[in-house]
Amino acid sequence: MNTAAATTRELKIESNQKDETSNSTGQFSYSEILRITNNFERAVGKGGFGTVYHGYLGDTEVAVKMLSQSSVHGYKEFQAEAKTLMRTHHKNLTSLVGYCNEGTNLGLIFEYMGNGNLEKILSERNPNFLSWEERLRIALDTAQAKGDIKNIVDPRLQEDYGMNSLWKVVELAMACVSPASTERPNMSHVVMELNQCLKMEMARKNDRVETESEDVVKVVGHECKSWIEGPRAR
Ligand SMILES: Nc1ncnc2c1ncn2[C@@H]1O[C@H](COP(=O)(O)OP(=O)(O)OP(=O)(O)O)[C@@H](O)[C@H]1O
Repeated sequence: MNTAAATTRELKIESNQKDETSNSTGQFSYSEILRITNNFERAVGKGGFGTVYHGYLGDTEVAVKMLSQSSVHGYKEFQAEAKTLMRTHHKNLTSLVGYCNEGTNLGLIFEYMGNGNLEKILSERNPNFLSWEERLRIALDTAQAKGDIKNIVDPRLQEDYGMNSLWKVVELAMACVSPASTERPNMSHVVMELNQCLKMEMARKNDRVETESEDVVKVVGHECKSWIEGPRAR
């Protein structure tokens, strides 16, 4: 991809956060990027787009991702990432603070994540840093923020079930494994939720008899009762 040629196109994104050092659209000049990063003094990482630098926007710590000429991704992907981030706001996703689009200098400015690289946090060197429940919850939250559960669901399930009922089951399952027993739903709530899921599926497929499915829920409910209500009873 010819990055220089591509830079003649406009990067039309709007910033979700204004700062006194930027204009109203969150666009920063290259000289402002130099000031923010203190002339790219401290690199904090390297990704497919290029190097990421630490910086300060006023008193706020930021990470500045610069598109390098030798980037394995190109301008289009860089623009796509910017556009996605402008639309996506979630506590588990870094916020885009602004951007630079000046000549061949393309950069994105993010809020700074002080805890470092997620890959390292999830690696075997830090086996106890995040529990599996925390990891699953982050994966779910992130998928939810992007409105896309498909990336984290076994593809074999996706053919048989609707995304709405899948979400419901996943959220219910997460509630059922809450560490505190008081946060777990009681059995009647579980049965009610599962019933709704089945009704959603029946409405979707329109090929099952409602009473049969309610019977299934009763059997499942009976078998799960002691398992789920056990901790509450103790
Ligand atoms: N907002 C941030 N705050 C702190 N460090 C960051 C931030 N964004 C990136 N980094 C650091 O820079 C590294 C590279 O990040 P980057 O997002 O460019 O690459 P990636 O997501 O690993 O890969 P790709 O660019 O292919 O998507 C990260 O591993 C992390 O160490």
